[in-house]
Amino acid sequence: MTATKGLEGIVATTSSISSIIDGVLTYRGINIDDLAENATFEEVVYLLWYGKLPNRSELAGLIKDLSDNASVPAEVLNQIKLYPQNVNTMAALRTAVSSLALYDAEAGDMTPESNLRKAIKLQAQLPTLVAAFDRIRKGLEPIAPKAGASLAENFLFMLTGKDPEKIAIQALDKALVLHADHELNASTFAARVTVATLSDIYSGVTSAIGALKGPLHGGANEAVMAMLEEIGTADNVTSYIHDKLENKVKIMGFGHRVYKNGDPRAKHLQKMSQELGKLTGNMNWYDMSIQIEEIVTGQKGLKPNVDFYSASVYTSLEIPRDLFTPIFAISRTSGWTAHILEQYENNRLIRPRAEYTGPSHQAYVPIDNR
Ligand SMILES: CC(=O)SCCNC(=O)CCNC(=O)[C@H](O)C(C)(C)COP(=O)(O)OP(=O)(O)OC[C@H]1O[C@@H](n2cnc3c(N)ncnc32)[C@H](O)[C@@H]1OP(=O)(O)O
Ligand SMILES: O=C([O-])CC(=O)C(=O)O
Repeated sequence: MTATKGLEGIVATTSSISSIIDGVLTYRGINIDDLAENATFEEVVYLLWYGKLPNRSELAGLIKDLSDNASVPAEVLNQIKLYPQNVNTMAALRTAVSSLALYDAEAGDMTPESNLRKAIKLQAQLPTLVAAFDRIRKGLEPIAPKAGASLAENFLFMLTGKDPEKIAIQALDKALVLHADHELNASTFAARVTVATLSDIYSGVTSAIGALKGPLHGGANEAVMAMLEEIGTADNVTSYIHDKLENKVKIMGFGHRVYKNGDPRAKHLQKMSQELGKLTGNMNWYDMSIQIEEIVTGQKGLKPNVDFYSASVYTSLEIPRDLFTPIFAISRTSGWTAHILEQYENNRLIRPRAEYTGPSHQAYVPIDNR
């Protein structure tokens, strides 16, 4: 038995949800470029869960379902009020999502109908949790979700209490479309491993949030912004990046396990970053990002991934840096839950093997002789 480090190239399951073939990403066979240009996030959620694009009444039904389920139990909001000051936002989200299960009477119901209902609740309630957490830590009261609004509009509304600009809603909506699913990425794999024991959907999404948090995965978007802020201005970029590369420090937002010729989502986020920079009159983050890309791609051949330009996009939308990864989680809940439902449909325990590298034939030494 020989292990493959990081399971690189190992095909661990079949799935009909999203594919990456020759560097092209599709959701249910539809090219991500077409979805990014044309679809709303709710259309994508429908596509991922039901395997087809919704017609008008199906879409209206889903928007209503999400809207009707967007409120979170008061007990969970009260718990968030007791979290320590300055906790990590992804740790808070992981805990809050786990708590949701305690107040859902059907949490342990494993019927397909119940699991779909819980997928809707999770998708609807994550934005409410993230916005409530942000307000509570600022000493403000959470804002109740707005009936009938899209998920992107509702999230921005619940963060600020103001009706968001159309351009901000459209930008966030597109970012959500781009982050919704991505084949067997680490957090989706974690979700599938968890539910393949026939554990519940809340456990699967909680596992996934834990996996997304790390800086080698979803946490990279926050790390990109931390880097941009540390560099400060465009004239510091060259020396900063050269220094990091010389010292073999990874540049966040670059490289990918599967894409070696570039992440097809990055160009959409780059364009949005440029447009929003122009609109807000602050091109600094975009200009720095372009310079970083030139150096990292030029020297290492590494291309930006989905996390790189999303950092400047969210900053232009005045979203706090430590909400970037929670926003990724809001979007990816659609993919996680689609994968969890798919796993339940044709389940088998996921239990690979390890290549043992420890000592062999060791004698047991009684405690008095050690
Ligand atoms: C949504 C997402 O999850 S997208 C990914 C988000 N993560 C990041 O942006 C973090 C930065 N990137 C990385 O750490 C990696 O590129 C990963 C984790 C995304 C992919 O990792 P892997 O496929 O395991 O590649 P691995 O980490 O083994 O890197 C291979 C080589 O490229 C180098 N490399 C990879 N990414 C980077 C980077 N961002 N900056 C500098 N060097 C890098 C490694 O140092 C390594 O070099 P070596 O062979 O000289 O030791
Ligand atoms: O697929 C991966 O390994 C990481 C990624 O880009 C994602 O989850 O969107």
